Amino acid sequence: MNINDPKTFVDDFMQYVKTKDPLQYEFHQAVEEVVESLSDFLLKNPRYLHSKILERMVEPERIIQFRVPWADDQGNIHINRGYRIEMNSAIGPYKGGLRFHPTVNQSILKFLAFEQVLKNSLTSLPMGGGKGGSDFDPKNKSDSEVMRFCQSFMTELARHIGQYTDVPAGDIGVGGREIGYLFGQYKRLRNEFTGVLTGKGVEWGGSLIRPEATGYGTVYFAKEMLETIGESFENKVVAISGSGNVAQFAAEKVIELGGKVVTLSDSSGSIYDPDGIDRKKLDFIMELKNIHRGRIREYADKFGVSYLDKQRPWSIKCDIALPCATENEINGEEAKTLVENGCIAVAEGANMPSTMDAVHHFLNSKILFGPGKAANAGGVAVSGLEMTQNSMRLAWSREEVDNKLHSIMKNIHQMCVKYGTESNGFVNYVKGANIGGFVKVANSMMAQGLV
Ligand SMILES: NC(=O)C1=CN([C@@H]2O[C@H](COP(=O)(O)OP(=O)(O)OC[C@H]3O[C@@H](n4cnc5c(N)ncnc54)[C@H](OP(=O)(O)O)[C@@H]3O)[C@@H](O)[C@H]2O)C=CC1
Ligand SMILES: O=C(O)CCC(=O)C(=O)O
Repeated sequence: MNINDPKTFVDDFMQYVKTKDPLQYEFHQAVEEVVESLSDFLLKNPRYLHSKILERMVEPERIIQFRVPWADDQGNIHINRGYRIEMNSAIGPYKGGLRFHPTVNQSILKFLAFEQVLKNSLTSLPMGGGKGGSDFDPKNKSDSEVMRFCQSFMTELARHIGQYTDVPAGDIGVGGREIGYLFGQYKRLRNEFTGVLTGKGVEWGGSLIRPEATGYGTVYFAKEMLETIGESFENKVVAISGSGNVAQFAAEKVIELGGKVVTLSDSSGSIYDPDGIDRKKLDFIMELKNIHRGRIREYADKFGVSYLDKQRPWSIKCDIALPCATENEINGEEAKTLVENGCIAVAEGANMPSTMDAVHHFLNSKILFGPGKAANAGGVAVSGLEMTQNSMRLAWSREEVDNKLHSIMKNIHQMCVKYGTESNGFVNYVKGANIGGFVKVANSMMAQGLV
């Protein structure tokens, strides 16, 4: 590997990663973004190169893959595939969500686990990185089908996790309902009540503010970025994608800060409400999505606004964009449209929602761009606070947790500024987040020997 020239170094390293796992495109994308922004730093700090820290970091410590058999309400048998990627435990137990979605495969989970390692490091809490899930689709399943699936999934997963080993949580398709069924089965198998999962209900060990944390945290991070240019959310037009956990609470916080949320979406299409989604309309969405598990189109029918069938919301003119649905949901063309329409800030609530082309376009346009591993770290940060509360056997108030979340997001922002400020004063938050997250993990790996 050429360690003298940054560009050759990135090409050589990516060749190494691609040769090992040629079809894992999402994983390649996540690694490339990190290596691209770390290359200068690594060449100036060759001890990390000599210890092959990066080569070790892209190799999961362990991958667990298993069969998940379950029966539907008619008695038909289904077989899904379950996974847990235990990526890196240098700074704490593996920590990261479970995703239930038909697209789940090893490449997607490895990209998410790799991002999680750096994200968790940025929170400053003692958490390693992991991710898991299944290609099971909870959509259009009854509660009892979801419960039977979760019980079967946990029957195998239980032997690999634990409060000091690996602490999963939710992600796409895994919310409070699923965490409840998973926790119930773990407790039954192990006969112990511990903080083995986060995102639990507040009556049985969960933390206040955990449901809100990712969305709120994304907005807190965006607020910090805006302040660097003397701006705020007040009277800003905000486009949000998704309408799940992250999108709902990002919208709630934007409304609270005086912004106007004009879009939300799901995998079928987007709604555009030029008058803005107010508190009452957001309550309708929360009930529609969290209780009736309906489609975003029903919002357009109810409030008589436009529905953009099979379209993402990025053609809508906005000041601030918060992608909160899924990976690669903003491509280069859409990034161009956003910038041409006057968008001044993008903060990623989702994991890797911008393609490489989109990231390059945002950075070259010099708008404020907060990458997911920094901007959406509030969710896992409050999961870390849930673990702390579980260990102490007590529960903090809503205000206490929210204040801690706010200050963690401010610290992450400062860390990005510290490592990402370029000679012309521009803050490259991608570079800042990647270097800031890397240093602590890399130093801990060096201290712990060749493991
Ligand atoms: N929950 C958390 O604490 C954290 C989540 N994240 C990330 O935030 C993002 C959203 O997660 P979360 O809100 O928890 O998940 P939810 O399952 O609650 O919501 C996901 C939302 O995204 C939409 N969506 C999913 N897949 C696609 C797709 N392929 N195309 C378009 N829309 C899609 C869903 O629509 P539909 O219902 O039609 O599928 C839904 O509106 C993910 O990237 C996740 O990894 C990051 C940090 C923490
Ligand atoms: O709270 C957690 O542990 C998981 C959060 C998560 O999956 C993420 O940050 O992407």
